[in-house]
Formats: sequence, C-alpha cells, structure tokens
Amino acid sequence: MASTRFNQPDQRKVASSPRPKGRENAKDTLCRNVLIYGHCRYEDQGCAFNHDPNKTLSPPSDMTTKKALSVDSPAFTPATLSVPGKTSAISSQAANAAPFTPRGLASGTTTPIPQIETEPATFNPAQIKEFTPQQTYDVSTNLNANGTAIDTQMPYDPFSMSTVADAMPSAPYNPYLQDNTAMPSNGAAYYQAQPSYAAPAQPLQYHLYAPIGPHREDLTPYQRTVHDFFISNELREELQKKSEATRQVMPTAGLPRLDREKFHSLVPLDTNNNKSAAVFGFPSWVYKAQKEDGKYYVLRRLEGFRLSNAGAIAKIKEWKHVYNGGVVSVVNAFTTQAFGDSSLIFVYNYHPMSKTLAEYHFAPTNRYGHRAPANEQVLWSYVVQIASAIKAVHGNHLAVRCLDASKVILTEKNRVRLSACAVLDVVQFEANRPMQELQQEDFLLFGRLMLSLASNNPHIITAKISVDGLLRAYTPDFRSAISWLLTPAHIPGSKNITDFLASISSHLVTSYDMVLHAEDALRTDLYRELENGRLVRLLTKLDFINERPEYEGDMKWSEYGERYILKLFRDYVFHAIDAETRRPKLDLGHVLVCLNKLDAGTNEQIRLDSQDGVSSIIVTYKELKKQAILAFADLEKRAGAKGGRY
Ligand SMILES: Nc1ncnc2c1ncn2[C@@H]1O[C@H](COP(=O)(O)OP(=O)(O)OP(=O)(O)O)[C@@H](O)[C@H]1O
Repeated sequence: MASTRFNQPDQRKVASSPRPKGRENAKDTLCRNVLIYGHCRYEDQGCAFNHDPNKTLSPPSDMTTKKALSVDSPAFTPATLSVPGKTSAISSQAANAAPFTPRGLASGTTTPIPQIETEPATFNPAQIKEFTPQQTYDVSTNLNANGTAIDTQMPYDPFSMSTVADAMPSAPYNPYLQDNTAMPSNGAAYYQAQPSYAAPAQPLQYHLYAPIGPHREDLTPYQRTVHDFFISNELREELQKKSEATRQVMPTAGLPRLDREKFHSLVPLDTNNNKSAAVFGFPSWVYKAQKEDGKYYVLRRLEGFRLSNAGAIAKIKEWKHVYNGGVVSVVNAFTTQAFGDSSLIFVYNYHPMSKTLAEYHFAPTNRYGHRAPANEQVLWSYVVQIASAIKAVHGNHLAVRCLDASKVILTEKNRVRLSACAVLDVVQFEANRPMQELQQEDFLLFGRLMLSLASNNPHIITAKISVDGLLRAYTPDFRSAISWLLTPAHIPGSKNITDFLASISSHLVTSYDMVLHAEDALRTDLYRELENGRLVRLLTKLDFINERPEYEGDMKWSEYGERYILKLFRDYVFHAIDAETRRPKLDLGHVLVCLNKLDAGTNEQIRLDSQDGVSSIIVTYKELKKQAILAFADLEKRAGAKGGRY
C-alpha cells in the first residue's frame, strides 16, 4: 500500500515536488502537489514545476482542497497516470477511450480520485446514459498501480472479481463467448457465439447498474428515482403475492393429509362453493398441497369417483411426455379414501395466483354487471398459445378434450395454460372413443372457447350463430380463424393443427415478438437485482467485521490495520456529511457506487478521514477489498468455522 498512511498527524503536509531532471523539464512536469492536493503552496515561492494541469494530462475538475470528513474532499490523481515520462506508456487510443462507467452513478458525492474521466459531482440518476462499447481501443498498454505499462487483455469473469482486481488481462474479453461453456444446450439457439463481436477490450473494472435493456426515453429527469435501480414495484408486488400464496397454510380448513402419497398442508383454491359436475361428470375440487420433497402442487379431486379399470389411470404416463408452455404439466394420478369418499386425484404443477379465463373474463366489473369484451390482440395471443398447446398434445397422440373457459388458467398477464388435461381420458376411459375423433373435437371446443370470450358470453350455443354477425367488432382474419375452428372438416378427420398454425402465421410472428419484448423487460429487471444480491453479501461481510462489541477492548482488533481502514471506509460510505451545510448526506447513489467499487476492487483511490479529523488515509478500493478479505478470514478463524462464501 504505497499510498496508505495510518494515524500520522503530519501526513497531510504538502508533499515536496519531485526533483527535476533538468530545468527545462521541470516546467513541463505537473507539480506533484497539484496532483495530490489540487494546488501547490510553493507556486508563488519559486516552485519550478508546472501548475497548470491542462498542460499535461487533464486532471479532475474539482481539485480543490476541502475540509476533512467531507465527501467533497480534494481529489487525488494517481501518480501512475501523470508521472512524467510514464505518460508515453499510454497509447493515445487508450488515453482517449472511455472507461466503462455508466455516468450518473460513478461520481456520487464521493471523494473519488478519478482516473481520467470527469464525472458530474453529484449523483443524479437522471443522467445515466447507456454504455457504448468502444470500437477501436488499444489495451495493450495500460498502467498498473505502479505506473508501469501492463497488458490489460484479460479474460473477465464477472463472478470472480478478484481476477479483475488482482491480475491483469491476457486475452480480449468477449462477453458472448464467455457464457458459451456454461450455457445449457437449450440456450444455444438464442445465444450463439459472435466471433465478429468487437469486445470492449478494457477490463470491466467494477459492477454498476448498467442500464441494459429497453429504455423509456419519455421520462423527465425528476421521474427517475432510486427505484430505477431496483425491480419495479408492480413486479415486486406480483412476485411477493405469488410467494405468499405459495406459502399460505390453512390449518383450520379441515382437509386431510394424504400420507400414502406424501401430500400435506392442503389449501382449497376454489372460490366457488357450488360444485357442478358439468365439465367432468363429477363435482371437482382444487387444492394447493405441499409434498414431502418441499415442492408445491395442485391436486384436482373428483369427488365420488370409483375406479373400475386400472388401465384408465395408466393414461397419465402418456401425458407426462407433453412438455409445452401452454399445458399445465400432469404429474400423477391416484385414488384415495382420505376425504371420506372415494376420490380420484390428479396432481399438476402449481402456478400461484392463477385465475381461470372464466373468472377473469366473465366476472362482472362495472356496476351494471358487465365486462367489456376482450381485446383482439389479447385474444390472438390466447389463440397462438392454445394452438401451440394443442399441437404438442396432438403430437403426442393425445387430445385436450377439456377446453372450457373454467379449465384454462391465466398464470401471468395474457399467459394461458390448459389446466385439466388427462382428466377426461381417465374418467371416460371406458367410452374408448377414437383419438382422431377426439382431436377433431378439440378444434370445435377451441373455436367455442374463443367465440365465447370474444362475444363475452359464457353460455354460447354455436349451432345457430353467424360468426361474422357476432364478431363484427373483430377483424376478418380473426373471424375466419374462428369460423375455421367451428366448421367441421369436409373429409372427416382432415383438419389438423399444423394447417391452422400456418394460416395464422402472421399472428404467430406478432405474438413471438411480444414475448421477446416481455423477456427483454424481465431481463432488465433481473439486471437491476443482479447487483443488489452482491451488495447484500458485501454489506453482511462488512457488518460482521465492523465494531464487534466482543472485541471492543481489543485494540488490535478494531484500531489497527485492516479493521481500522474498514471502519473509516464505513464512515466514508454511510456517515458522509455535506461539506457546506454539515448536514448528514443520505445519498443512496454514493453508497451504491462505493460498495460496487469495493466489490470489484478497483484501482481508484479515495481519502478516508478519521472522525476526529486528525488522520487521513489514501487508499485504493483494491487495497480495501484485500483488507476486507483478510479481516473476514481472521473473523472466520476466531469463529472456528467457515462462514460460507461471500
Ligand atoms: N395448476 C394450477 N395452479 C394454480 N391454480 C390452479 C391450477 N389449476 C386450477 N387452479 C385454480 O383453481 C381454482 C379452481 O379451479 P377450477 O378448475 O375448479 O375452476 P372453477 O371455476 O371452480 O370451475 P368448476 O366450477 O368447474 O369447479 C381456479 O381459481 C384456478 O385458477
């Protein structure tokens, strides 16, 4: 730690300027005092060095000395960047290249010692701009902490920051190539290697909240808040509700445990107590249940069903091969007496907070008890998803058979799944109807379902209606798709789902594009959360170390070495005060920036001042990171156990 000083009362005295090699060189050499403190006390007293930073490498704009404990304290430009003679080690391209620092986050109210960039002095999320990788960029000559040229081409591993901090690169970083080995094969279609990609060759020095993904440019600055860095409130609320629903228990519901099948904690999901036998021929109940393995499932119970043919239940095996995003996976089926009757139970995957299409579209919403008919775009999205589900089912030589609005569930916004597959195969096993006939019937059921949603009529009788008349508000495309589904084939059994999909191909593409946008949006949210997880781990580690009461009397523990610097760092991050008003600064941006830089161990230097203002330390994040690792390792030793990975 060449630049680190501990508790040295006189350490802030002005450094003497370097001895010039020749008088001529001196006036071209930037005075070290200007570098370190922003001014030179001896400027007017004969100091021979150059005091105009603009004549050499441009120093940071805010190089003015301010009081201790202020986050606006004078900046310090590492000698590595401005040592005369060494500047030639930086290629002109490297010097001009923009470091990877999303603006607006990088400066905060910190006392950073900027490398080359000049950042706005206060944290302003509104100013965040996208990172544009530099096309041509010479990384072969960069400087290490000692000011010597080093090879900066290194494989960058965002999950192992020590590589970034401790070693320097040897091969160009290619973010696309990097994941190829780890990526499961099913991701290959989307994430193919891009050999021609001109990688941002500069090693990414620290994690910041890179604004990746779709951007909304119509927001005015004041609308961008700290919430921009976290998952959106709506999504958070939705996920939390789902998580709560998943964990809900109802001990007073009086429902049995199914010990033989290892299910317990049943919670009824039916909101409707009037059980009709219209769909399956038996009253049915739906429960959420937890299995012994800790996972959650849905149990659909058919009350009073007696299994007369063991072969019926074997049908389930065939359903296990159906793997489609539009079908709720069928897990198992069994009979039980646990409910006090003879019940047939189907086990499905659980999708918390689902609603049936009937519950969603036919529930009255206005005071006249009406709900507006569904919008055509939404209906097209249902058509595409259900058609894809039918394709998967028919492709496995099965038929859906149950396409009632009360048996298609909405698991996410506009995301539908068939929720009662396999039931009729078991219940009507004896009827032994030909599969081709059942598959043709699926088209009719599908057409009826869409027609009832489009006309907002749950009880539509399709025999005597004119689709064109009923769906006047919809496009001819939509009307003809519904007509195709409802019209029996000229040659029995000749209709097939592939033909239907071909005829709606333009809507498939639109739907696919919407899914891509939705995925982009979710990924953007994921990026926001990515850094938060890291920071929680880092904060936990720091809190484990800082000011442990049991070691309070132990001077070695708290007042020396790494723990002392980390304590000062804690003050620097969390206890900053405004230089002018002396009021506490509660700047989340500052905290995020500092913690991210610590996590990455950057070479940026900061000045840490003791609370009494007596001593200061100039230290890099890289050194701080090393100290944190050492202090935590020491703590682990004292704890006598490994604390786990942080
Ligand atoms: N796999 C599942 N995951 C989560 N919830 C589900 C699942 N399947 C069904 N549900 C939910 O269970 C509830 C009851 O479903 P059910 O099929 O019994 O509908 P219903 O409207 O009660 O119809 P019926 O009157 O025929 O019983 C619905 O709110 C539905 O969203």
